[in-house]
Amino acid sequence: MTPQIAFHKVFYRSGEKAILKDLSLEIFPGDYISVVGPSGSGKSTFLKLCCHLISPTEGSILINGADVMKLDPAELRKKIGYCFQTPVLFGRTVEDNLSYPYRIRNRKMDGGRVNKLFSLFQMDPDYLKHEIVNLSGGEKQRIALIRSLLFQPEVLLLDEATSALDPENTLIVERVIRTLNQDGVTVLWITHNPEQSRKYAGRLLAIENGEIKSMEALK
Ligand SMILES: Nc1ncnc2c1ncn2[C@@H]1O[C@H](COP(=O)(O)OP(=O)(O)OP(=O)(O)O)[C@@H](O)[C@H]1O
Repeated sequence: MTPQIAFHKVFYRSGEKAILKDLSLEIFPGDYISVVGPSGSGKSTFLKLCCHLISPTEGSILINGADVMKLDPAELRKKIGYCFQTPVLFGRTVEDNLSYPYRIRNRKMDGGRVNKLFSLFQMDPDYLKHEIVNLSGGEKQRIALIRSLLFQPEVLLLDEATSALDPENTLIVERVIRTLNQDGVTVLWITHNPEQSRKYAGRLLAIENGEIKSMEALK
């Protein structure tokens, strides 16, 4: 099987500093990988490379066998959803944020899809009218998650996606992500929570000092 994402001897440097060193690994469709490691070890940088928000300074990254450097960024964005550690929401309302991805594709917001996602996360569709300035950190995280799922990505990259959520909403999000994974979505999830990292994941990737420390099979 062709890996969905393959890293071959990837380095990422900023000036003199090597932030990621000699990463080689393969991720297959339907994988669920928890990414763990100390603060500053390079986990977010790894996810940013996976969706080509940044380019490797050495080595190659292949997506479904094609060099990421040659892929159309717009096509890649459709395939790979990414939720940042600190949700980036813009405009005035939640609707501004959820209609924008449609607007840039010259499409009308798909109300059915949006409502389905609200219901998955057990949120009231009335949230569409809420103002961003009034949202809690946890609400912002869930809106950012919903936005990353609008176009049914093949791969979902989550950077501490439940860090601002209470235990109840953390469980809801964990279950939604597990269901998506069972439906075939590949999940890479950075978490500092040891219990969460082992709950549903099939593999545990530990990054330390910019290097792969281990890749442990959990199932
Ligand atoms: N573009 C950049 N230029 C310079 N340094 C950078 C750049 N990007 C990341 N770094 C540094 O590289 C290191 C790894 O950062 P990264 O955000 O990937 O770590 P992390 O493991 O996700 O950390 P955390 O768990 O705290 O979120 C940090 O020391 C960070 O300051």
